[in-house]
Amino acid sequence: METNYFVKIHGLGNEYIVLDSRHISFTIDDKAIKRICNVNFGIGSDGILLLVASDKADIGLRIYNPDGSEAEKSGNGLRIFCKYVFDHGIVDKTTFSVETKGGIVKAKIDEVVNDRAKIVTVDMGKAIFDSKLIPTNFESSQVDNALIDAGGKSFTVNCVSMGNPHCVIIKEELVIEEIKEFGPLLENHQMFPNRINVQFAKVINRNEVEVLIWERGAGFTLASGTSSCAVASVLRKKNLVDEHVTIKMLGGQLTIHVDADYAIRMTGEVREICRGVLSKELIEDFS
Ligand SMILES: N[C@@H](CCC[C@H](N)C(=O)O)C(=O)O
Repeated sequence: METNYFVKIHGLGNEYIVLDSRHISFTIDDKAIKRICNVNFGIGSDGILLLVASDKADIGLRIYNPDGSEAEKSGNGLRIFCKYVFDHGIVDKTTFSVETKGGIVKAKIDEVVNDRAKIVTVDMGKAIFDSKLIPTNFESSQVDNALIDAGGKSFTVNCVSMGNPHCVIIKEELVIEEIKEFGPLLENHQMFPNRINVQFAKVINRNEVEVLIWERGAGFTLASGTSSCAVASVLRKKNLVDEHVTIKMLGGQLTIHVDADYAIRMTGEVREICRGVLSKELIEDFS
């Protein structure tokens, strides 16, 4: 593999650049991440996925947001990463495990077209509702229909961790301008010590939910896998949906299965955009 080789892949318009730590000539730090993810001065991306070694799973993954912060988990990121390691022959099986900072997940390549993974399922682990573990600063043991104020407006929030923190707000109508205005205020709200990912969710029926997303460290995105799992688990807990839920986002849809014990399985498509080598000039600018 050529030094500084990258692949850009998207899951429902949620795009990531995948790099292999064994084949890069620079350190993945704040400056490098911000520059590579910048759409004008870099490649442009919703984040970076870095392949690392693991002694606990078949392969390891570090996930970085475009603001330079590190995320514990990413649902689209995981499916994208699984496509990358499968398509490049880094794993030679269709079922394997991936270690993330948010836990070890099991992945399955469900559909392969022309030797490339197209549909991937990931066992995302159990949704965590313990307010301290998410983490939040709420005194109650769970954050269920809690009221918070942001920017002079009151929001009814439900919090859950999928390895990374989420705040689900159930809405009658979804307004893109509203999540763009209040998403950053909720993300950085004092009740969320590690910041938070924000979802506005509109229940269509017991098997379909429409969702808008504001991601921690990335902002407004077209789709998010862990957000989809968070919405499905919160709505299942409220008995507003069945165990199989289709989460419809601006970039496409994911199928989420919520077990009785809130173990979550997520299935969806992943597509490669381009591959290439990071230019020496780009690397000089951040090293
Ligand atoms: N796009 C992701 C979530 C990425 C991480 C998130 N921004 C965080 O900081 O927790 C997904 O598909 O889950």
